[in-house]
Amino acid sequence: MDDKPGIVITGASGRMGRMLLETVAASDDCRLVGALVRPGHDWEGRDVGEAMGGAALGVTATSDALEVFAKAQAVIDFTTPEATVEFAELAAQARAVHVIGTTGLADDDLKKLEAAARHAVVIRDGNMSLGVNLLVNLARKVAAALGEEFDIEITEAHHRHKVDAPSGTALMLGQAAADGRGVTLDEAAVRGRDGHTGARPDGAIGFSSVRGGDIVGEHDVLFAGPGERVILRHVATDRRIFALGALRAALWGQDQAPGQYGMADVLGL
Ligand SMILES: NC(=O)C1=CN([C@@H]2O[C@H](COP(=O)(O)OP(=O)(O)OC[C@H]3O[C@@H](n4cnc5c(N)ncnc54)[C@H](OP(=O)(O)O)[C@@H]3O)[C@@H](O)[C@H]2O)C=CC1
Ligand SMILES: O=C(O)C1=N[C@H](C(=O)O)C[C@H](O)C1
Repeated sequence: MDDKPGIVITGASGRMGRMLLETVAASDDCRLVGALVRPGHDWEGRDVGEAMGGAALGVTATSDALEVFAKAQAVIDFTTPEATVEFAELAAQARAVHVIGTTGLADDDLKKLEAAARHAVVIRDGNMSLGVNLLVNLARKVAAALGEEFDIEITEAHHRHKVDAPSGTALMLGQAAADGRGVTLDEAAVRGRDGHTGARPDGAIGFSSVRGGDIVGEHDVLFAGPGERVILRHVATDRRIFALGALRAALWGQDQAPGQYGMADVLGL
């Protein structure tokens, strides 16, 4: 029996699912032990490597979450809020580390994850890349250092298929800026503007979203003050950065006690 952690990828045929299959299969630190798709998906019953048009990876796609999670030490999940909530309960039953990249979760969804984290390790973040997590720290520091005369605006751009806005990353950056300023994001956030909006409220943290083409993910935090502007920027050019971060989280999670964690914990930031 190989003692390297066995990893299951949910949403295996998705943009992140495919990247995760490749990343986990290529890693010497873990084993790819399962791939989950929806019932009736045309990958079901097929080797996932062949389904992606490449060499066989020795793992057959299944729609039986309960059965496949039982083989896993970690489940890496980039799907939808509905699916993630369902998988959280099943991963906790299997005592598998649940790494969640899914964004757009509502407060009710987060409560369900909290319940799962009483029994298992849950690691969730809106962005698994090292660069964005560093930028989050910078945003907090810059917001704390610059006074209220610097208006904060967060702009994000993503591919045309993205369904949630603002992005999970934009919300992480907004939260960090709010923390740096010592304010509550819910109270400061201004999401989207249209029509006669009136002047910008003092202390607002604005969000705007661009959707188009195949943009992987771009985020700017603008601090616009009198006579100068500071802009913090992250540009993702390859989804592999998210997959590598998620794999790092899955391995790190093996030694942790049940509870909720984020990428700052994983990366020691
Ligand atoms: N935290 C991070 O670093 C990152 C987060 N993300 C987030 O990850 C999520 C996925 O993104 P992306 O890969 O682009 O999206 P995709 O739509 O390409 O992939 C999602 C996959 O999940 C599958 N899925 C949904 N519900 C189920 C279910 N009940 N059972 C099995 N499979 C299911 C979908 O299958 P089907 O097509 O059959 O519906 C699809 O294959 C988004 O929330 C995105 O914001 C993305 C990149 C980085
Ligand atoms: O949907 C995506 O693609 C991405 N989603 C995450 C987000 O919502 O911030 C992370 C990354 O930007 C790509």
